[in-house]
Amino acid sequence: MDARVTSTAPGASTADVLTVRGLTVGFGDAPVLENLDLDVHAGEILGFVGGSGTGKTVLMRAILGLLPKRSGTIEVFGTDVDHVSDEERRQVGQRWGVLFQQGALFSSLTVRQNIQVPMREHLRLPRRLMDELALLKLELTGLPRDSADKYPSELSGGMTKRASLARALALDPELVFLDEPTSGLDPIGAAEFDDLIGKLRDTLGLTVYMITHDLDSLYTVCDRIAVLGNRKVLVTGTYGEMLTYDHPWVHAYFRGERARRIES
Ligand SMILES: Nc1ncnc2c1ncn2[C@@H]1O[C@H](COP(=O)(O)OP(=O)(O)OP(=O)(O)O)[C@@H](O)[C@H]1O
Repeated sequence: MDARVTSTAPGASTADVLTVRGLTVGFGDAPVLENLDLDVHAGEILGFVGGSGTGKTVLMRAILGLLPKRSGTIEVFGTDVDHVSDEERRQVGQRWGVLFQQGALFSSLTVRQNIQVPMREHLRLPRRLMDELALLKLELTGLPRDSADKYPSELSGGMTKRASLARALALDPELVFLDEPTSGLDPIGAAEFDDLIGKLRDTLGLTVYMITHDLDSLYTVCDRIAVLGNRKVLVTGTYGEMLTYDHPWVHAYFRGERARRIES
């Protein structure tokens, strides 16, 4: 396969935009995540992997404040989100964008209206300006202008992902969360989406937190990988570092037959 070399984020600093310490989240007796620590560095693309059901989405939702935690701290942009006013938390939320699994576009709204949902929620802008901004976001994500008036049901899988990404970028976020952005795309569509993520990171200076099962994405576009297992972040490091980490799941995932095909 095309071995695009994993780049280090241009101008990336070592500052962390997200710091999680001692996080425990659960629904019943046994927690899904327990005493979990994680750092996400400014300007990096962090790929998050782990077996099915290990809690990758639960972690993302807890960070976003959509799920309660039992203990631990979450700092975003240096702000402990538990110890701020509602207004300050709203301001933090304005600095991130989210692409949920399956896109989660509102089916009764056009693509333009979907992109404008966060704008309406957080900003007071004249309609014409919002329309112009929506077109700008469409262009950024490589969608044609005429897709603005389409409904989600009229979009292909790849277009749905791009429209969802355009909505995630609506407020010019510094940090974007992507939950399995390439799932359901064919390999060419997935590679194009990876390229897009890399370009947006480079041009907009984004920090990207990406949950994925896609080895190609991890290999080609992620600066660092975090592996979730045993209710914690087991290991973080580059793709190369994953190859030497001694854990059965990590070994099977990164040294398995599929991984060997990617590296060859
Ligand atoms: N709202 C909820 N109530 C109860 N249990 C939940 C809830 N959300 C998630 N879980 C459970 O938490 C565990 C982790 O789920 P999660 O969706 O985070 O896994 P995942 O790692 O993202 O999996 P996949 O890779 O398959 O998407 C699962 O056992 C799931 O059933």
